[in-house]
Amino acid sequence: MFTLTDDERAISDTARDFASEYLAPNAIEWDQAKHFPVDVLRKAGSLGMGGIYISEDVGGSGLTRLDAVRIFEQLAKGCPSIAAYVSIHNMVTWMIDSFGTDEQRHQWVPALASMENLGSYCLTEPGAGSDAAALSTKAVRDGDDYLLTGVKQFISGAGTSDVYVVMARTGSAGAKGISAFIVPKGAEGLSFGANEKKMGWNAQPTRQVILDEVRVPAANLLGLEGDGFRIAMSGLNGGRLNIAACSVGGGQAALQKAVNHLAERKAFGSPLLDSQALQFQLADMRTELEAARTLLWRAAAALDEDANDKVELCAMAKRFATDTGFDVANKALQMHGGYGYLSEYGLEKIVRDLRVHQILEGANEIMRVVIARSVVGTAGAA
Ligand SMILES: CC(C)(COP(=O)(O)OP(=O)(O)OC[C@H]1O[C@@H](n2cnc3c(N)ncnc32)[C@H](O)[C@@H]1OP(=O)(O)O)[C@@H](O)C(=O)NCCC(=O)NCCSC(=O)C1=CCCCC1
Repeated sequence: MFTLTDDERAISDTARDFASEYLAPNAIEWDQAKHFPVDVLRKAGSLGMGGIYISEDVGGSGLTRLDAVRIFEQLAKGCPSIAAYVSIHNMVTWMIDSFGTDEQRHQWVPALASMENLGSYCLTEPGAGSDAAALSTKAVRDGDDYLLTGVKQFISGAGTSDVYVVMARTGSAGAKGISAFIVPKGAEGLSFGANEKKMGWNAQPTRQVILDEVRVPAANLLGLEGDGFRIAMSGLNGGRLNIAACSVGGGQAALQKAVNHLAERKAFGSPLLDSQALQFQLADMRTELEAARTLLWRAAAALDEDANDKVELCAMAKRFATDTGFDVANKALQMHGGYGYLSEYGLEKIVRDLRVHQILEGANEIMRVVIARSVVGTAGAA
């Protein structure tokens, strides 16, 4: 797991080169202009990054979760906001590839894998965030169709994306009454809220998705009625890992910026990098990032192997890596003094982008709920 093969190294290097050529030089400008660079996403798609762990028969790259987290770490070094959107897109594509019928897979996945079409994940609602199973968007059967009505909140890519996987209630209260639907952008009754003004993640739009009796054919039901919560949560296991990888990548980029700055900046007669107090902080930052990466790879391997403890490992990796990435980036900003507060140095953008990773795809408090359930479940064991 820790020694990469030549092929694994080449995959990671492709992502690194893409990030340094297409993302890093533009990241600050996209953040300030709130620009969603669809052309650059298509370029990522042409390199196989729209369907990283997607089956090859429908245009995916057929790689592993371990490959994926290495890719997302590299992408985030260039721009955490774009890397995170690519992660969400992969999550949506994987849900259709994994739970769709052969017909659905061939209809929807190839254009998503190439990123000719973009995808959005629609679970959260204004009144249902952490308690996702409390969602109230309804899907009512009407002949050969379903009519979907409700509001989805904080939806990345909304308004621009072509394909929306929407979780809606077809049955009783709770997780078992939820189903998943594929909703295309042009569907009648589908509209979008204003682009939210956010602290970070400004290189991707976040809007409400508003469904007013949106008619979709029953053929767009993903899995069976009642499978939707399990499908949504299964998608999130991988999403949580990818977001964790984006935090490690962002933290690593911030650490490198700090080292470079401290080497150049002189105070009290010598470069700041000579200060042992600062060196010790750098050592801790490096150690914590390495620990986060190691846990992340461990969790990715568990997901690849479909191991029994994959859910809690994904939660642990997400909790630890997103807290670590933010903490490292914040310390790197502090090491830049006043310059860290200026946009042109790129530090404050990394800090703003990484902050939300502690909140979304399951707030870190929810990750603790998931981990605690497995710890408590072992009571009485030797
Ligand atoms: C864990 C939780 C807090 C509580 O679940 P309950 O107790 O209601 O449900 P419970 O009894 O735990 O479970 C029901 C079924 O579901 C399966 N399953 C659960 N987790 C998972 C899992 N991780 N993997 C597979 N199956 C899972 C469970 O086994 C059960 O199935 P079964 O009945 O046994 O057949 C859950 O609600 C959660 O997690 N919230 C965070 C939501 C949350 O993470 N949003 C994020 C929204 S997306 C987002 O934030 C984005 C932001 C930016 C853009 C992208 C998206």
